[in-house]
Amino acid sequence: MLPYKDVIAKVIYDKNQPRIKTVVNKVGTITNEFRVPNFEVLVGKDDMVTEVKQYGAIFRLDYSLVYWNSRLEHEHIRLVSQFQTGDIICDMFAGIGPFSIPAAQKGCVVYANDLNPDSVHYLRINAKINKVEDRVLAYNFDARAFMHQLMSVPDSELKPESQDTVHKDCQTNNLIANREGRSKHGKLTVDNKEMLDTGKNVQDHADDASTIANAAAKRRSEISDEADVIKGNTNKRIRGFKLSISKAYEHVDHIIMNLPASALQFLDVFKDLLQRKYWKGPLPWIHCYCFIRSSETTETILAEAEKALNAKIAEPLFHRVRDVAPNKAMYRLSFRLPAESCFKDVEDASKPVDCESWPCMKEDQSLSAFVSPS
Ligand SMILES: C[S@@+](CC[C@H](N)C(=O)[O-])C[C@H]1O[C@@H](n2cnc3c(N)ncnc32)[C@H](O)[C@@H]1O
Repeated sequence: MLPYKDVIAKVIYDKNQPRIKTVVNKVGTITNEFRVPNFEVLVGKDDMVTEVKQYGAIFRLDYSLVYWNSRLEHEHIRLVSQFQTGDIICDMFAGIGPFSIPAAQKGCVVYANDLNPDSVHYLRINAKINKVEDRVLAYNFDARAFMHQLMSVPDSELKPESQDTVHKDCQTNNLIANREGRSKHGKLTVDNKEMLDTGKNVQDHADDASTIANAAAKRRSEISDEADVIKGNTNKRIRGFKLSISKAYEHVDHIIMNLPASALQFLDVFKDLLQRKYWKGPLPWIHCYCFIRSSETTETILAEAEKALNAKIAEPLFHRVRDVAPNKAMYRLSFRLPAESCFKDVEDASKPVDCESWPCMKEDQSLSAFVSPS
């Protein structure tokens, strides 16, 4: 077909005027860090800014600057369908937001990060277009640095060794929406005074929460109560609520890692990342995307993940996302972050964690039911 690309492009263009303004051809393979393909313009304007729709959300993007793959639409919505209203989501490789925006539309609060500044630019635009800018907190960091910053306990909140109760200091929150990127000191900082102001009361309320074990469930029911009350008048209340749940070092429900070529290698970021003393409720689900070649199996992938975490993964779930080549398939490996990996010291890791009350993932095959790609 390639020798006829110009003729084909012209026919597509002529038949779809004025809806289609540009016809392009993808050239070469993706080698750059931001996973942006190269395109040649065959007919029409040399302008690759466009809008696409996915399950009711609108995404604006510049194809020449950011990663976008419409073939992932089903997976985006499949994963988001497992999130609950009020969940706290961390999207380490967020792109322009195809997980983050629908999750926020569902009432989740999302920490969305990407290394590509153009992706973050469009992520923010898309959060606005879809009216979820209050629930999508966008960052432009390397994923490792982002996770370390997100999970670090601000000095002002550090508890003395002996203090094991939920702290009451609700004034400081170092890690809130970084609408404009880094602060002078390279720390993630607050830049939305209104959020701080409106959040104070709700923060007090949240800090009066009963037990650590019930914190996640309570957060969830609170946010849905809020959502019911505030229909048509969302901004102020949700903003306030967001602040009350923006201490990621206390709780995150799901962490998305969609960088299949190398996400497994980023799993070591979770080693010693959390502090048991501050953490409330169940540990997060990790959703790590990867490629599996025909020479590999889920066992090899699992071994790689466990090596990076330096801990055994209990009940890993593998979901085959799509075939990307005859001998290569994209998979999602979902699992609960092991306490042995993420808590800072041995004593923390060995503390019993109440797994009984943790919510389960319902879909997917367990490892034993896995059929390896042919
Ligand atoms: C495969 S794309 C996925 C984007 C989006 N989640 C989606 O489903 O369309 C991977 C994204 O990771 C970003 N990325 C690559 N290396 C990164 C790093 N070290 N830290 C943070 N983001 C990175 C790229 O810019 C790209 O947007």
